[in-house]
Amino acid sequence: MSLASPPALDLLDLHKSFGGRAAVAGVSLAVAPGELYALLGPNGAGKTTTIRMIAGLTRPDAGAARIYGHDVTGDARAAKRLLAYLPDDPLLYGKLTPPEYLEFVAGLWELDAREAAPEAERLLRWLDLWAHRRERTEGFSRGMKQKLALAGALIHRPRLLLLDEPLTGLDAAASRQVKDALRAFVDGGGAVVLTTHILEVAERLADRLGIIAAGTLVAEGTPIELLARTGTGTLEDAFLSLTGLRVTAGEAAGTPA
Ligand SMILES: Nc1ncnc2c1ncn2[C@@H]1O[C@H](COP(=O)(O)OP(=O)(O)OP(=O)(O)O)[C@@H](O)[C@H]1O
Repeated sequence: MSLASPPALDLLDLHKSFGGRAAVAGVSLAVAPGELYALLGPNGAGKTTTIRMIAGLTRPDAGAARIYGHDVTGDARAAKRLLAYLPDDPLLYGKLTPPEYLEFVAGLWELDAREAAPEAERLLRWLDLWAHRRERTEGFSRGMKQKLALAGALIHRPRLLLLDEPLTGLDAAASRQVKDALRAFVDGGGAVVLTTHILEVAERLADRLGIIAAGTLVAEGTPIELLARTGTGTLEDAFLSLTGLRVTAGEAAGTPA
C-alpha cells in the first residue's frame, strides 16, 4: 500500500456531452495540495463544464473526479466537505449584511456558531470588508460581492477551492486582494483550480496551467514550460498556438494562408 497522500484533485478521463455534442471529451489531470492550477481555453472549450463536474454539480457521462481520494459522485459527502466552488456570478442575498450572509452559509454547513462567528470576522477583516459589516450586500460593488462570496466559500475551511473567472470585472485593488487571498490559501496547503480568460493572471498567479480546447486538455505545464514547448515568447502566443487559434497575416486579411 502506498503511503503517499492522494492529490487534492485527480481527474480520470472525464467526459460530458450535451445533446450528443461533447463538451468535455476525456480530461485527465492532477493537482497537488499547495498548488494553484489555472484552466485556460477559448470560449466554449469546456472549462466551466469541467469545474462543475469537479464540484459535483454536473454528473460526468464517464470518468471520475476525486477530491483528496474521495470520488465526487460515489463519495459525494466527503468530497464536497473538502471543496468549495465559486461560480462566476455567485448568488448573494441582497438583504443580508456580510456577517449575516456568512452566518447563513455556516448554517448550511452545520458549523458550530461559536467557531463560525470568529472565522467570519477574520475573513471579513482579511478581505477588507469589515468596515462594511453593517451594510446590505445589495449595494456592494462587483469586487466587494466577489470578496464576500470568496469569504463564504472559505468559511467551512475547504482544502480545494474551485473558481470560475474569479477576477473578471474586478478593479486593480480588489483583484490584488483576491489574488493575495488565493496565494495565501495555497501557501497554507490548500489547492486552487481556477478558470480565467486573463492570460496575465494565469502567467503570474498559477503554478501550472492546463490549456483546454474542444473539450480536451491539449497542453499542461508551468508558463515557462509552455513557452519552451511552443517556441513562443509570450503566453498569449503559446495559447494561440496550442489552441489552434493562431491567425496568419494572410488569414486576418481574408486570404487563405
Ligand atoms: N447545460 C448545458 N446544456 C447544453 N450545452 C451546454 C451546457 N453547458 C455547456 N454546454 C456546451 O458545452 C460546451 C462547453 O461549455 P463550457 O461552458 O464548459 O465552456 P467554457 O470553456 O467554460 O466557455 P466560456 O469561456 O465561454 O465560459 C459549449 O459548447 C456549451 O454550449
